[in-house]
Amino acid sequence: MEQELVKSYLQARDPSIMAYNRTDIKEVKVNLGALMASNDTEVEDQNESDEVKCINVYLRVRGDIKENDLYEIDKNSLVCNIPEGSFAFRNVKSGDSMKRNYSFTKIFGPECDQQTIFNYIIKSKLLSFINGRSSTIFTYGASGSGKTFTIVGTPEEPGLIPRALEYLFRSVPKLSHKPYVQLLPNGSTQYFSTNLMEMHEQYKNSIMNATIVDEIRTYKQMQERLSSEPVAKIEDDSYVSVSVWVSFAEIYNEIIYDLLSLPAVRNQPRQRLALGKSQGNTFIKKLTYLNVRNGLEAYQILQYGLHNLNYAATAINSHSSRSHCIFTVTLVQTSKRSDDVYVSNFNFCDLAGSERSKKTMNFGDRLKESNNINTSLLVLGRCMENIRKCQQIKESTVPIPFRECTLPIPFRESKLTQIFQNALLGHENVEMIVNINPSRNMLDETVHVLNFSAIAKTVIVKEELPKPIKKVTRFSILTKSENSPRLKDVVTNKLEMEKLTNECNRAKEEIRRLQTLVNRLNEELSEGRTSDEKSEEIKHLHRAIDTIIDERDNIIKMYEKKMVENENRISAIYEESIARYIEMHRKNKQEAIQRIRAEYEERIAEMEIITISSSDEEDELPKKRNGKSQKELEDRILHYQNLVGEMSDKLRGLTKELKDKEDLLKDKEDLLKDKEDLLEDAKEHFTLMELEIESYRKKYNEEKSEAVLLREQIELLTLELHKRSIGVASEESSDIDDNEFQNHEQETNSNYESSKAFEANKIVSVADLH
Ligand SMILES: Nc1ncnc2c1ncn2[C@@H]1O[C@H](COP(=O)(O)OP(=O)(O)OP(=O)(O)O)[C@@H](O)[C@H]1O
Repeated sequence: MEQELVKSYLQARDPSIMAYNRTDIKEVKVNLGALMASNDTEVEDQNESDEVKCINVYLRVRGDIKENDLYEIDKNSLVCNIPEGSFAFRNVKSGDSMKRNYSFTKIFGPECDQQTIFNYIIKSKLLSFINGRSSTIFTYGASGSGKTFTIVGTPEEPGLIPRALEYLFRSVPKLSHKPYVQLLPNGSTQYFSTNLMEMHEQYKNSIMNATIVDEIRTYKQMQERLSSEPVAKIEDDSYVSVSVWVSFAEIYNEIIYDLLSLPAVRNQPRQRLALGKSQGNTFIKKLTYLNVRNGLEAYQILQYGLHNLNYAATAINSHSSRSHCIFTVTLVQTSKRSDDVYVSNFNFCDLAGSERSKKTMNFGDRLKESNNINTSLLVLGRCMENIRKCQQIKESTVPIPFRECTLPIPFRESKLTQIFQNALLGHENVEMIVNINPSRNMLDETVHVLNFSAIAKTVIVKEELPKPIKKVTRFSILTKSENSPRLKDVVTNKLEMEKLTNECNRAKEEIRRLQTLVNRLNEELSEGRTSDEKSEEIKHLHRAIDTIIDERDNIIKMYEKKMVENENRISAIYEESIARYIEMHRKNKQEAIQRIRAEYEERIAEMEIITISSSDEEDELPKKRNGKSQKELEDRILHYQNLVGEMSDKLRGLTKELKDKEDLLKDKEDLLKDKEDLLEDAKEHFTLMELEIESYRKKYNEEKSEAVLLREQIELLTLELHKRSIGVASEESSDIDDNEFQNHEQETNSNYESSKAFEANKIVSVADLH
């Protein structure tokens, strides 16, 4: 198709309808036609190179609209035929033909399906994400243009998020059942204790229980559909613990809400979340981050959040999302060797649709929403425009730090731009999918959207190499600063205890298996198998259960030993650290005081010597006065005056020095206070650990009683079996003596009684232990 490049001196307009009729744009006009046509070739962003890389902007044309006579697609360019009397181009005269040419990184025409888009845009970014790099995907477009369809999709045609989740979980190595660290909203991490994990799981379960069964079925069908698509498998590294976390936030009327808040909280006015700053990054304070172990969990959480979103019917879209929503998948990778933590985010940001109030026929609340949506999109456009201008002024080929921008960038004017400030400045990978609805009545909105995309495409980005963060809890600082091998022992012990728990769980599983066997045997017994076979099987079962019970006893003993060791170590470390700090502080203080005192005394002594010598000389004055000239006397007085001056200077110096030393002492005292706080924190941490140990102890006791019950059951079963086998035998052979039978029964009963007594003793002795 031949395309005509029309020179145009149109100002790139703000994408929003709010910008209509605004004539006060004073910047120098640029040749937008040239700017838009400048990138005809396909950008192979997949390869990393040193070349200047701009934001990848993709165009997707809504596929289910038949009416499509205004746009022509030629490779990566879209030619827009502007009809006469168009509102967006009011200067087009009757009879004139007007074409606009917009170029994109890639255009996905109406025939493109969800899989093609996912494969082209997301797949390579997911691999970078697994390598620790963050990405942000925006969908931008007018209301009803297919943004949500692209990003979330439908059960039949899953969008980018479900596909990305499924891909991620099929790619990453086996996820840790219990993450090593917990992700905090500011992007840092803390040690994920069992208590914290239990609270977290409770919260997550209440969210997942709220999902409809249909959604689970839908996901499974979708998973089946996606399972045929190939994925890149990441090699398993046993020294890296991997966990995946998701969050879902909504910006509605410039207020941030957590879409993963619990239903009980939802009935009250929703909690408004504030923004915070940490190490130059803006984050949403108190936003819920949930740990997910598979695609289904993540999908259920996504659906839960979508139910909480603000939707409303407008004249353009019967189910229009009235807010910007941000679904974030975070990958936390902890190196077990170095304690380094790598955190990467994949943000899916579905922007609310830009719209004209006149066309959407909004009023009241809808109009207010509409204004807020348009304002934030307008700010997004302005930020991008100024960032690009700054980059041009600096002739920069890399992102520039915010403080070096010479033009004001209005990040603070909207929550959306504040949150994505770092990404927009080019420090992270940013992709933008521009959605358009090709129908004629959407032309004005579409032209604004296309103009916006021309600005976005020029912002330079450079993916920065992932930097590890250290675990930043005060506890880990203490562990490091103390360099105490004993503290490390405690942590190692804790891991060992977890290993023991796993072994116990395995034993529990074995008991369950045996129980099933016992049940089966019981059934077979009633069906009438020979007594020999049955008793052989029961003996076998007995042996297996004895072994398991012995194993469990050993584990419990080992566990109890470790627990006692741990408790002793914790209290010893705590007391030792406190004593060490107090002693160190006392010694420092004493040394400092002694030093000051010595210096002070030395100076005083010096001054006394000077004073004595000067007063001696003064005593001799009258005697000598007669023989000396007036001049000599005056010199001497001057000399003494200088001496006194020097002495007062020295005194002043000493006083200052004393003050400095006092300040130093004060600083040291503050430092000590800090260390004491730190120890207090550690103490809290240890208390938590003690609580955990207590809960372990409870669990083991429960399991133990369960095993004893099971044993009793088996004993009963044996007894029953004996009874039956004897019954069968007496029927088969009539020469068995009645007395003999009674003796046998008595013997069996007494065996049973003694084994019961033995078990009872065992329980008592275990109870004594605690
Ligand atoms: N490529 C497509 N193929 C089939 N149907 C589509 C496509 N794109 C969008 N649709 C349908 O168009 C309707 C509107 O799409 P969607 O809700 O995704 O728009 P939106 O841009 O998110 O709108 P808003 O900003 O108002 O929320 C939906 O019913 C969706 O299923």
